[in-house]
Amino acid sequence: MKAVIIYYSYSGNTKKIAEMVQRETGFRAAELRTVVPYSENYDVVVDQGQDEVKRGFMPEILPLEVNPEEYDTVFLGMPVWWYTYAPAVKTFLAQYKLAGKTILPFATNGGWIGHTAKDIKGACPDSEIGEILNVRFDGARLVTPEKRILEWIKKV
Ligand SMILES: Cc1cc2nc3c(=O)[nH]c(=O)nc-3n(C[C@H](O)[C@H](O)[C@H](O)COP(=O)(O)O)c2cc1C
Repeated sequence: MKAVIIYYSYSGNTKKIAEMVQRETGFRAAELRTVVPYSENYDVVVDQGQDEVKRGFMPEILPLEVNPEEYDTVFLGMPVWWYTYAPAVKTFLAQYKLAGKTILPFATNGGWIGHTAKDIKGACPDSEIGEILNVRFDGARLVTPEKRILEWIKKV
């Protein structure tokens, strides 16, 4: 499989998991970044995120260091924002053609993954979507056992 790891991370949790996937698989990883950075104030971002998710807003993202369209499989890492994937991931899915590819999603969250998996399927009707890995954090502390994550990586 020719795979790449693409992820967005506001506060570093998803980045940790993306690095774990990278370590275990050896695949290249690239971070999605917004052109306009979000505030460093978490509470401001929680409110802004709610508004953006509600409006279906897609923030502009910086060009990626890799072209995911050249790979057949994309590990896609995202934080859950208001029960779905963060807006930067919405932009990514709209901007890149992932039809015919396999997407292996992993979503970090504080315990409420909501409709993230369903939303990915809805946004990528022509992609094969693997079983989503639900990774729970309490703040910056990983709650989901590391073993569970390693098992998912090996299985997909
Ligand atoms: C704007 C915003 C909305 C969030 N909404 C949810 C949510 O709906 N459900 C949940 O379990 N956690 C929610 N969280 C917590 C994050 O999903 C969680 O901390 C995640 O691991 C952050 O990943 P990151 O460090 O890669 O940005 C939210 C966080 C932010 C900033």
